[in-house]
Amino acid sequence: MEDLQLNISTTKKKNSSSGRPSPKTSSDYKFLAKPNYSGKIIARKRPQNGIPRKFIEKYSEEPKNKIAKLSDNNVTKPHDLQSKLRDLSENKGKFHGRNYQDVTDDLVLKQKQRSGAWISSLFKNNPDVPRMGQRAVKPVVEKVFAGRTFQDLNLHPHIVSNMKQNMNLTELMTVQQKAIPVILEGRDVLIRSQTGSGKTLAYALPIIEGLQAIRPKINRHDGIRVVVVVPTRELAVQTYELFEKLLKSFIWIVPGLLSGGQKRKAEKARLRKGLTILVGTPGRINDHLRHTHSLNFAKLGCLILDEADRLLDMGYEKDVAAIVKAIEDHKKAATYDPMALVKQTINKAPEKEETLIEDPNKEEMGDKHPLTDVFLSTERQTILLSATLTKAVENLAGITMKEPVFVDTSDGKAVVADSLKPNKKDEVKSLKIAAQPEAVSPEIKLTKQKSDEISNNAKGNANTGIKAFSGANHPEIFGTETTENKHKPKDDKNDSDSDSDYEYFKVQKELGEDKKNETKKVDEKEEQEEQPNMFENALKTAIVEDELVLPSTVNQTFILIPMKLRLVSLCSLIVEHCILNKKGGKMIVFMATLEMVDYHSELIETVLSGKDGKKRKQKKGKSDEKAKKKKGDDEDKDEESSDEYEIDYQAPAEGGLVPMEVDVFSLHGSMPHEQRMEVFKQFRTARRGVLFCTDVAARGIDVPRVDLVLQYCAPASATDYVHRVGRTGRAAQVGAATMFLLPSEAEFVRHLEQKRIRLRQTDESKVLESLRSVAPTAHTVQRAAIAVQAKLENTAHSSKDWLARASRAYTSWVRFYSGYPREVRPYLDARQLHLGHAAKSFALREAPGALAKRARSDLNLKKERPMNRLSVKEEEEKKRPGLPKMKPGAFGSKIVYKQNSMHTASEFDSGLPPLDNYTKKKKK
Ligand SMILES: Nc1ncnc2c1ncn2[C@@H]1O[C@H](COP(=O)(O)OP(=O)(O)OP(=O)(O)O)[C@@H](O)[C@H]1O
Repeated sequence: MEDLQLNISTTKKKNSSSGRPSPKTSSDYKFLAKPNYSGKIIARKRPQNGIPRKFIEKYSEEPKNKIAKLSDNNVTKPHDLQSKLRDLSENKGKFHGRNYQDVTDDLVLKQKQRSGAWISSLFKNNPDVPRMGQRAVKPVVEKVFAGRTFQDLNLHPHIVSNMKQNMNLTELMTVQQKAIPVILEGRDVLIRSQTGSGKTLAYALPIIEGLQAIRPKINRHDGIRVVVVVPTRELAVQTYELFEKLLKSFIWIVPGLLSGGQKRKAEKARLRKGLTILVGTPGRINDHLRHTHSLNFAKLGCLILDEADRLLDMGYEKDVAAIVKAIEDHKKAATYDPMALVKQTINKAPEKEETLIEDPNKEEMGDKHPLTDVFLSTERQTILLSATLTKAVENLAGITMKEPVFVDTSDGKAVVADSLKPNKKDEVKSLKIAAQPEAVSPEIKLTKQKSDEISNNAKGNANTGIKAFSGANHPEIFGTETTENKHKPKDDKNDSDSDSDYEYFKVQKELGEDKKNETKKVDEKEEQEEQPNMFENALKTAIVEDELVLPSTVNQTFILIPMKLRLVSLCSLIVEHCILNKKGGKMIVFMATLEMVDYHSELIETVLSGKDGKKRKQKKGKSDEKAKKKKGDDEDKDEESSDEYEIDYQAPAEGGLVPMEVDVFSLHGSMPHEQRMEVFKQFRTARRGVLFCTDVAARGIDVPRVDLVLQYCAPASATDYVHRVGRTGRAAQVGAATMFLLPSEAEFVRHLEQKRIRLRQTDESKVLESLRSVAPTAHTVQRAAIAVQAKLENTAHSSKDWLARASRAYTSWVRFYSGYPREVRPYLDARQLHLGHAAKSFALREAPGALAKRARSDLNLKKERPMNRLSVKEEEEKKRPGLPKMKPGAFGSKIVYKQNSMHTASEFDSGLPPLDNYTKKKKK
């Protein structure tokens, strides 16, 4: 192995005219081979506490007097700085206005200035990188497009033409083909299909179809008819914008947005004005339920929970439960009519008619969908959607849905499983008579276990009462409709000649007695044991098998990278993808905590393009404030022009590694709302660039042209992996997803393989290649990497502020790492971490002990317990009592609690657990 212990020195040329040092370029770095190299790899001992002993001695001479003066009881020797520092720290870290950390920071910064030739040991003492090989994993595949068009769905012509003209969409996606007819029937539906498969339109189109058909036309004052609950603000904005586009032809249907971060006052005003479709995040909707009288769900016909599994995670579950309860309460309150109740008990009218609100204009209505009936009734339709299902979703479905249908689009399963239960004897009987072999479309394959049962049912032999969703029910989709049966009543099966009629009745008569007995027996049996439910079975299979589906158009890889090389490898990928790629690449980098996102985005932007990322953001913040003031407080931010979102870039500063600007964006849950929305909008329209983010961007967001997803930190679950990867390869587009793993984390790949996710290992030695283009004087890739690392470290040690942010990011990551959920902890084990190497991957030169001390004295790290910021806080609850408080587990004890892991917290808050609180509780 080549000797990589190199002295890197920056040559400080003086600018002759200004006397300032000339701009540093990559060529300014000199690589000096170690003299008298003997061929051995020499591990140079790192200074303890990040302060070299020699330096301490030298430094302590300079401020000797100063420090000597600080200590009145001069017990220790004046030159013994270390013991003085200890004294300072023991003295609660404060001494004459300066604390221990201040003094240490000065030392570390001076040390950097002194060490113009810092010796980097990037390539020494790294663990071996194993070759993982690939197991025979057959990924689950889903067919994205259905081969049918929107016209086949019998939707309003304006919807179809709008889709074509404004969105350029004509062909149906599989999930849309399967789900839209079921939703139009007014049934409760649980939809599972892969990321980017068009689930949003799958529920948005039938909803609009149902609403536009109501006569007389509804208006915004009639009350909210549809609520769409989504987990993040970005997804809320995106969904709202989609509704706005789709509703261009139906201006009497008004969509509205309630997402956190906006002014309550403006939102209240919007609610007072009236809305038909409300899109929002759970916390904010819940917040308005408590404080805004005009928000009423009495007329609600449809509740949609997008990313349902995420909505039931810790932090959201309470809010979702409160929304469901509010809907039920409002509806009950609106329909409470004592006289009607008396009449009901006297007349005992059929169930369905009871629920229908009398519509005086019924005759005016033309051809309307059953869904329109639902909108006009006191009933509620519930739609749950996600690319991944959990036990919690199953439980929620059990509690909030009636006779649901499960739509799963994965190949080999392609389930549309109905839950109509067999204990409804009337339905069972009618099904027995009506069931004919053609009733089940060959296109619909059912779950493996239940397929036999269904085929029996279809032949009329079985009396399970399970109504298979069939082509006969939706002839317009499945092409089973003939001109003959189109005009016949549905239960009229006798389209044969008189002979066959005779045969039919003869057989019926002969078998009459036997059949009666058989039916009796079966009915008795049914009473004894309830027949298995098709929906439940299909759903259970989907959850138990735990098969995760990813778009087949995404090339999934992983790279095993030793800890020390992670940061330079990240730089290299960004250079390769966003700078060297002539077409202009767009990538998303997922990180564990918001501190990491902020620090890495600023550091990499500063080092690569020479701009100070932090300053640029601050400047941007100020210009935003100005723009806001100009605009006034109370108005709709949604209508802001995109010009106001333009970043006012500074001229590239000195010493960037690349000759062009790199568009770096960052997104996490604790950013100011305006900035968050602005970043999201900008990244959506950008042609190239890199977005650093937490899992806040992992769900649902649809950013065009993202061609690479990098998971810099391993996800907290296989499900999170799926959603992160799902940000690329959307709508059958080609994409790439790669994941950085430490050699100690290699087995995580096996965990994913168990869920039928197939990844390929990429050669880690190739990852650094593109760094040669930013350090052209380096003769080897390793030398280029060392140069870039030196630059990163110098930047991170260029000021106290940088140093504080670096160590905060490092600490937040260490804490995050120890909080991985139990399921993945065997693969992502904090005990395997080399914290010294980890510090290097944050461009830090201090030893872990010194960083831990720094973390303890960092006030910014002592934040309150991380929580969903959107939730109503306990104190607030006391001050303004509203709806009855929902406790965790409000959907019943069945809900499985997730560990209060950092991965959930990281989206919303600092990403730091309240260590003190935990210890206190334990002690009690
Ligand atoms: N019929 C269609 N033909 C072509 N593109 C479509 C069609 N329907 C939707 N799309 C596009 O597919 C992309 C993904 O759609 P959408 O965001 O609804 O996916 P999703 O299934 O909700 O994904 P996720 O699970 O990540 O939330 C969008 O850009 C959308 O415009």
